[in-house]
Amino acid sequence: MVVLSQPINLDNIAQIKTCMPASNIFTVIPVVDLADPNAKHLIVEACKELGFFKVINHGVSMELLTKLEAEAVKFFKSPQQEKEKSGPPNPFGYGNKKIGINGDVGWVEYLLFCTNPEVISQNANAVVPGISETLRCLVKEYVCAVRNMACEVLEMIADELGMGDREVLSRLIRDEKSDSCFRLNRYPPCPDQLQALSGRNLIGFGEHTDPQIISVVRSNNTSGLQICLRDGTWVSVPPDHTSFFFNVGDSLQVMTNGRFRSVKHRVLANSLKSRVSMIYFGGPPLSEKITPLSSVMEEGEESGYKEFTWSEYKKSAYKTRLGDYRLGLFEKSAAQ
Ligand SMILES: C=C1C[C@]23C[C@@]1(O)CC[C@H]2[C@@]12CC[C@H](O)[C@@](C)(C(=O)O1)[C@H]2[C@@H]3C(=O)O
Ligand SMILES: O=C(O)CCC(=O)C(=O)O
Ligand SMILES: [Fe+2]
Repeated sequence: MVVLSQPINLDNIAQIKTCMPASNIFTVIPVVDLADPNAKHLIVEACKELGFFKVINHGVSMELLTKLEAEAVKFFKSPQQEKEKSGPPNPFGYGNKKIGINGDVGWVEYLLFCTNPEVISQNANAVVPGISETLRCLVKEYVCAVRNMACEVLEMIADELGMGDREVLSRLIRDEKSDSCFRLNRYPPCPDQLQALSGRNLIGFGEHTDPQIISVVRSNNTSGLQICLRDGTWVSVPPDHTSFFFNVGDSLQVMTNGRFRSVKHRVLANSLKSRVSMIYFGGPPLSEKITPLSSVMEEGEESGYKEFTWSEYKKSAYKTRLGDYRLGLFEKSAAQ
């Protein structure tokens, strides 16, 4: 349970309430069957139009998903003082309501893990303390399975875009030095009184884009996740605990010179049920240059972005608030 350490402060609630009423229409989210021969075409179309799609027939064992979810719930149900022993997130570890270090808050508690074996072996800060060995092993197994699936999807993208080398994207997240991470989120049910006090939906996780290449989300059967369409409308993603949802991150938007869309998304608190989600963020090695791939560029086409490495982008991103437009600093202005 998330413990409110202080009496509820209405100013704080004002900060985390939604600014725009959410659309109740369940817009159709593209569904990709990984076994379908047309899958790569559908994936690329979805990355261009929405930056978001659902994957079925993925081959990841349902038993693994169920076990990891149960072990995560067990951790989140433990006493608050116990959970705090795994925090604060620095940036890895247990966090409660505070997201990042720049003042963002949400109706959420979470565990953030580094998934880079090299960093884990060299930096004690990258290992989350105070979690069970079972949870640690399940996270490792899950990340390995989901990374393989994400690589398959990135290889389909490379094929469809005619990149020649079909591993040009997947290699980045398979790399020993890949700066990827994994997050377990628990959004507690939001008490009716709190919902009523705020007058609108409380935010579980504020609107943002993910900075990495690709993110893979899996949740229990509780609604809350929303994506933002090109016209600014927010649409709810119908939950499906058997499937994975992929979203394009900022780095992939840059590597395709803006052909793919890094999708803005957020999570609204659910008044009745708690939502448990697990997200793998596939990122490149720190030294990797994030720049449009020559194979996607038309003759004479110029990059819309300044040159930067993932390390430079990450450093800059972590100085921003969730909702900030992080790529703005790296875009070439029209005059340049
Ligand atoms: C407010 C922040 C949290 C975040 C780092 C940041 O300064 C801006 C990006 C945020 C984000 C969003 C996607 C992932 O959940 C995350 C782990 C990431 O890489 O960028 C979070 C960061 C975080 O929670 O520390
Ligand atoms: O919990 C979710 O479904 C999504 C959370 C999210 O977008 C994130 O952690 O970056
Ligand atoms: Fe996200």
